[in-house]
Amino acid sequence: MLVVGLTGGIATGKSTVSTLLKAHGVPVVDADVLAREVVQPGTPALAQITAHFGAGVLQPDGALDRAALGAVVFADADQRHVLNGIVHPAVRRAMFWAVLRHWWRGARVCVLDVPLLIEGGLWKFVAKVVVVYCSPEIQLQRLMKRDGSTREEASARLNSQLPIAEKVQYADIIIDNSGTLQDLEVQVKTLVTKLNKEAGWWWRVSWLVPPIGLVSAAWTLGWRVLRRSPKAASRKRAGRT
Ligand SMILES: CC(C)(COP(=O)(O)OP(=O)(O)OC[C@H]1O[C@@H](n2cnc3c(N)ncnc32)[C@H](O)[C@@H]1O)[C@@H](O)C(=O)NCCC(=O)NCCS
Ligand SMILES: Nc1ncnc2c1ncn2[C@@H]1O[C@H](COP(=O)(O)OP(=O)(O)OP(=O)(O)O)[C@@H](O)[C@H]1O
Repeated sequence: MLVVGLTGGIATGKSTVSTLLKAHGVPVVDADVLAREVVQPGTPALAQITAHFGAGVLQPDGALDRAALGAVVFADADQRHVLNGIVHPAVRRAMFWAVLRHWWRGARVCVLDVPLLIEGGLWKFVAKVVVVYCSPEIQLQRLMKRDGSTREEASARLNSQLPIAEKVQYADIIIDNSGTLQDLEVQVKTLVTKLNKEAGWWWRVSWLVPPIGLVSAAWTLGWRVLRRSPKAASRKRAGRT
């Protein structure tokens, strides 16, 4: 299975690309979705968040008040570092099992949609890095429009990640999302064809790995059983005496 890392800056269009990829039948593991799941009420991560940031980041029903916590961590790098230390290990564990499930179902390609793919070092562990790009100004405009945030709030979020100009330096493939959604659809269709083609040979070979592993394990076990069987032992003793 070809594991591909998808990243970009905030509001460059990662989620839009992920939606298009899924529409083409490509499984996507979305780190943002997992980051929401691991802080649901009753989770260890939410307990740690509450212990550190206080009950002020909780809604009356006990769920995380994302806007309240976001206001704290996007204004303070140290506090964001603490939050990342709580949430990211849980997200990585969940991501591992999600990828394993897709591999077990025989997926040829699996895309990891991870906003902090570069910052968190995960880019070293994927076969391909795809960066969704648009200019910082377009990024800012789209974020303000989508979230209804002020320019200051949107800038604070943008500044919490590597500049998009730096992220593209890690890219094997760049999706330029400066144009229309129709332009984006064409680029994603081309990307899907490219990834499926590249995964083709590897997907066939990778399926040999489990049978080879099983055969070698069975051979080893069988040999051990044969060697210790009474018949084999008596033959061995006869040969020795
Ligand atoms: C602070 C939180 C509660 C704000 O939630 P909110 O719903 O307002 O934003 P959301 O989670 O949708 O994130 C929107 C975008 O902000 C960016 N972002 C989120 N967290 C971070 C972070 N710690 N550092 C840099 N960028 C971040 C990502 O690009 C993300 O796609 C939330 O972002 C969070 O829990 N962040 C910590 C976990 C994390 O790092 N998530 C990123 C993916 S692993
Ligand atoms: N080509 C485009 N033209 C116009 N609007 C777009 C385009 N691509 C994405 N958008 C819009 O820009 C906003 C940000 O896109 P999206 O949510 O996919 O970005 P993202 O990188 O996933 O953001 P985040 O990092 O916050 O998860 C959304 O409202 C989306 O509908």
